[in-house]
Amino acid sequence: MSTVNLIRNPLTNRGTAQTSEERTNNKLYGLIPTAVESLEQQTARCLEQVRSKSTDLERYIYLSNLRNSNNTLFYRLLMDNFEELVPIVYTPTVGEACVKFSHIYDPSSCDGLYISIKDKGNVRKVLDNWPYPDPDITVVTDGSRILGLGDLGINGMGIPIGKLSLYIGAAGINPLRTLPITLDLGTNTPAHLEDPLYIGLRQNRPGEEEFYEFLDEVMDALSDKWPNLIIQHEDFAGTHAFGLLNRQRNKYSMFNDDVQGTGAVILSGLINAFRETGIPLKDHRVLFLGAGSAGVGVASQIRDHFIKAGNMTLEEARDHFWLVDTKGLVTFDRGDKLLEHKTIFARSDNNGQQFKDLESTLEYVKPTCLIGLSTQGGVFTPKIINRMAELNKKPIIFPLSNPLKNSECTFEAAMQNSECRVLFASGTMFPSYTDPATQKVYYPGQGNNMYVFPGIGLGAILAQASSISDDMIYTSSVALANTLTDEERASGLLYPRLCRIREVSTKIAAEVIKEAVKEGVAKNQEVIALVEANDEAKLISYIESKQYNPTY
Ligand SMILES: O=C([O-])CC(=O)C(=O)O
Ligand SMILES: [Mg+2]
Repeated sequence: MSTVNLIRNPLTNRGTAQTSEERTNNKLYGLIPTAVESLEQQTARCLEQVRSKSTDLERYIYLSNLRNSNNTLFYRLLMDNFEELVPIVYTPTVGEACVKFSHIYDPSSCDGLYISIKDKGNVRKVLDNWPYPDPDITVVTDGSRILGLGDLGINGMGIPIGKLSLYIGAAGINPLRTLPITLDLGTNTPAHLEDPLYIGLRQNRPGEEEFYEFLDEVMDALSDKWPNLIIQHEDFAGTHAFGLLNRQRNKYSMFNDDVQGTGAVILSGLINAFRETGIPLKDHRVLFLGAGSAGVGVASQIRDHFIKAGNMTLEEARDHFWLVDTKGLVTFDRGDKLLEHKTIFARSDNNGQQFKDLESTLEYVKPTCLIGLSTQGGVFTPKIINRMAELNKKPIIFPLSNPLKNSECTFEAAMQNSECRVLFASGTMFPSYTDPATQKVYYPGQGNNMYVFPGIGLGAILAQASSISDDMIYTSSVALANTLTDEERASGLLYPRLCRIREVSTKIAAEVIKEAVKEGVAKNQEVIALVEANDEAKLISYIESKQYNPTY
């Protein structure tokens, strides 16, 4: 076999960085242009090429091809230009890439596993085909709820790939030890089923029983083949996301990024916002618009913070929350049969009064904090924002619905109607806002799970955690909040700057490891000894020594 495979294989390819000696020894002399370049020179060329493209989708395609031709170069470029390139390899451009995945698919790529429902009964055999070393972590999706884009079927593969690129860039997981998986259970979206270029199964999704049987088989096969594998569930449709989490979380080392990761990031932003208001936790009143499973999931994570940090009982903590759905304030006596998850926060202290909408509930509750998970674009009207700003010196407003058209308000609207006093984080990425009066530029917080999942996964891998507990997730949230520097705080930020993501992920990993050891779920003896020695600096250097750095 010709040694040309050295430059065809993305794991070994160095292109023009091969020395002339290597070129001669490997019979590659003459196959590469004359100049011998450094990784930095190669990176500069790639950056110029990325920037020369006219659309973000073209940039995405270029970067995917680069990843598939030279891993080191791709990850060096990503790490050195994280803030510029994350919106391309990750949200929002990855969403567009998923929608068009079957059209932009590169037939030479081989960077993940596709496991179809037709493989039911034989999943283990598919896993046995994975040609790379044993993975440390996998991100698994079934493509059923990709971002806010709905059921994309097999086209969802862009998400596990994008999330794992962040694991590698942000947390320093070795790319050779990451495994993107898309489960192809068909799709219920006619546009994909009818698309002549669609590359997945052309059938509708199976019923509940078959779904859970298949998912149990997949999880059993993964943990049987790779006992230390950390499994991240991503972009499963709501009820399945919660259903799988409840069913599988104690049995496997798994977490759901959309439920737990997103919740942890929102809580982290709130912890910093609460600090910024100067109001003690016991005096905060949190009003939620949206009482679906996502709203209740996030509210529960915040409630647990009130219990832990505010020394409250479950009942005391719960009393700081009011949930509004399409019928108004959720109360026990409003006359409709509440779905079970809504009863967790239903109020019983309303003395028979009912509040039919957000505006009247706002007057009744006088919240310090308003959170939207309603998917109703624009419902945080200028009037609502104004009222929050009248009630609070620093109103906390988090419109968390995605994508843009579903966002409860924009950053601009929140700033304009609060005299720029709002403490803001959103689900959608908004541009900065310049106050016309002072020319001061303000930056919105984005409550994206990318701030925590790389650190949670890295911590769980290094601890060899046998499961991922609520407290490990909670710890990641507090750790993220604590990484905010004085300078970032003074600039009005609720989350650290992305250029510090490596350092942030390392700190989160350290706290996750400590919690795993404390709870007895860590299996890595070396890490257990380090935590028991109580030497923070040694733990951090241990983590750093395990991190991947793209160099030749
Ligand atoms: O991927 C993202 O940007 C955040 C996320 O998990 C989702 O929206 O499903
Ligand atoms: Mg997601």
